[in-house]
Amino acid sequence: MTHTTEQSGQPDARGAATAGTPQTAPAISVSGAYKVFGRRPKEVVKRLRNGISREQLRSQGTAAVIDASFDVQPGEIFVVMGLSGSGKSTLIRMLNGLNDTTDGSITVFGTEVVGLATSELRDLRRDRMSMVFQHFALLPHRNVLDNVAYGLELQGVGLEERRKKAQHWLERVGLAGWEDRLPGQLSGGMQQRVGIARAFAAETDILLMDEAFSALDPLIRREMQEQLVELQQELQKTIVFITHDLNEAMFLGDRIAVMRDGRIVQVGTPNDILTDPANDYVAQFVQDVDRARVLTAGDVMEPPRAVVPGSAGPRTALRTMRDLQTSACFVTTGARTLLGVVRDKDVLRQVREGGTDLTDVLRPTPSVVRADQVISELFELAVESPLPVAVIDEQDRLIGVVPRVTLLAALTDLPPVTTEIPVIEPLPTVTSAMITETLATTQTAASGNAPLVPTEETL
Ligand SMILES: Nc1ncnc2c1ncn2[C@@H]1O[C@H](COP(=O)(O)OP(=O)(O)OP(=O)(O)O)[C@@H](O)[C@H]1O
Repeated sequence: MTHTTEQSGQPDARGAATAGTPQTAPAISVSGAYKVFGRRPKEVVKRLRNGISREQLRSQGTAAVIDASFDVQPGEIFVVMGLSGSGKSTLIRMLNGLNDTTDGSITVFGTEVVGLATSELRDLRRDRMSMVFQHFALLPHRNVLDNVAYGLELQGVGLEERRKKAQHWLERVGLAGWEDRLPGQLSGGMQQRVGIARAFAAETDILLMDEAFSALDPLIRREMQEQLVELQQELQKTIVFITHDLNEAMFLGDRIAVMRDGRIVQVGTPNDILTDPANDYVAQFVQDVDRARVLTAGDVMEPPRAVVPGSAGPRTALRTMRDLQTSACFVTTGARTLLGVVRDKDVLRQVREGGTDLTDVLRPTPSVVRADQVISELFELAVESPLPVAVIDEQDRLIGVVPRVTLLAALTDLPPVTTEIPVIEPLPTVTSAMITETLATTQTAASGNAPLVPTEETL
């Protein structure tokens, strides 16, 4: 478990974006970091360490960030979430030295940031970490193209090359044709696209995004979130994203750090935060979250039960469907690669006609998804077909199924996995007595008696 609690003392906020993946050197490592605004900040840190509360020390200074420890892995979107005043902006600004750190350590690709000279911090911001701000922070008298090229200009890239790169990024964010406009002539959403293009154009490994979408109206905001995820899939930047919006955090974050009153109270995947909140504060936060956009097929899937290998033959398939009281069965190769589905009626007919190759009655699987697809994408599929949605891995192997009832349970606070509840879906279209009789009579037929030829009525 990756989460931390206030009660458990030191946070265990290390770890890769995906559990089980090998650990690489973190892009950013924060250890015991404090930021106190006030006249005697070091003194306040000492007192905080001695157990005196932030509130008690208020007259001596504002403890904006208290004992923060976490790693951000390369290629990860690490979201810092919390209410206004919880310390998010202060923390992100400590990462690139816009705020100095009162105590503790912050390394970026192994280089200690705390204590760096102003000129070194400037180099760090220029070459390693770009920042996207809530209110865009564009240069008002430069046109859009030159705003995007600005970071490259600071890096000393020649005019020709930087304009070419800037043009490329403007196109990527959907602003081709707007090169010569001034920022003031653009809508908020478009200005933020310029900000994002500028950050990507600078080609830094790390992007810091401070409430980057918070000033945008909801539809544009959603669009920007989706575009960021799309770009990130391709570019694999390391992104630290600040937001006070839980749905945004859950949608974007590989992992999320929840801040409260200067402290990080939990670090975990969206699923951890949603299903295993570290305390009441986090639990209250997640109450209203749109679970369908957070939970994935992999989070809620169940072990597939109605499955037979294609080589097993129709009699086995029929028996399996009868025993599980279902009308359909997934068919896989011996290596569990999903081949399709068979239906009870078809297989019954096949057995009666003496057929032996199950793949002759194979139909395409109606709904197939990957484990990382969010469940909001499964509803339409679940409506279109009575079969559970099949979940496959990278090698097209069947790794789970999501029946409708599981999908519905996942939207509530019920535990998302419903294996305890018998899931009878889809319902059989022929009776088990009919199957049993067919198996028995065709068995006899197979052992030498006259074959029983079915009529339409008996099916
Ligand atoms: N320059 C400063 N001088 C004094 N106190 C500050 C300064 N900057 C931030 N603070 C205080 O530090 C605390 C954390 O502020 P911070 O802006 O980091 O929070 P936040 O979570 O980003 O909130 P918001 O979303 O409102 O920006 C607040 O109590 C704030 O008043």
